[in-house]
Amino acid sequence: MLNIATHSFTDCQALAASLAERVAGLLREAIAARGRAVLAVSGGSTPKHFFEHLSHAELDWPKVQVTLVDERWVPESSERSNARLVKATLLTDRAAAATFVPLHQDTPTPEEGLAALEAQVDALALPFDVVVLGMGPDGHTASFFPGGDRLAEALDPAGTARVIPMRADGAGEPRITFTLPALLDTRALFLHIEGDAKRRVLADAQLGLAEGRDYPVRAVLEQTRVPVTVYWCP
Ligand SMILES: O=C(O)[C@H](O)[C@@H](O)[C@H](O)[C@H](O)COP(=O)(O)O
Repeated sequence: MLNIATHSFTDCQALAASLAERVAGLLREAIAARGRAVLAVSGGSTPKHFFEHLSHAELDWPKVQVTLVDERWVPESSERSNARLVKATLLTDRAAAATFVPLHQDTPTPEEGLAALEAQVDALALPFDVVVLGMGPDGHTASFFPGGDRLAEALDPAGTARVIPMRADGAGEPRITFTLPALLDTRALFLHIEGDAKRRVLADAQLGLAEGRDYPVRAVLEQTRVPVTVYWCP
């Protein structure tokens, strides 16, 4: 039995506001219980409005660490940088007081930056309190791309690496990604998707109807470690 709950909205702004309220509530609970909170978010285009709503949330932001589930290996000056998006849309207003732990180094390749990145990740007070995933139309989530050169390693439930580089035809540039076991080490897991095409991909992935292709998001849907809450709007 898959442990998946879905919240569907007719209005994407309403989704963004509701998801931000839910995430802020969980971060507040974490701070009350443990004195700190750790949030991992996705990049891409979908989370922008969610980030804007969350940036206004009233909570003890200096006690919150924010990181990314994955990053594109581009400088922060690039429009493709997830760090750039997070800094511009989430870490503003009240949330500007949070600590950001980026997943990037100024090295030509992620492999060359990996040791330093692992040290950055060591600074996170893991487990995560909240992880918010997105999904691409090819069924990738985080940087778990179909055909990714290190996909099996990234999805290995027994794997011990927390972050690994990933390259794939559909990825654009090399990536760095938290692995699946690292992301599942969270108290709450959300999957935020928008549009009918993504809803169909998700439904196919749930049913295993990938027509010969594999949708890596399936690994998130089929795991039993942490319930998945899907937020969807058209
Ligand atoms: O860096 C990234 O690309 C993301 O973290 C990735 O996993 C994203 O969530 C999906 O690609 C969906 O992206 P869109 O929201 O742009 O469709």
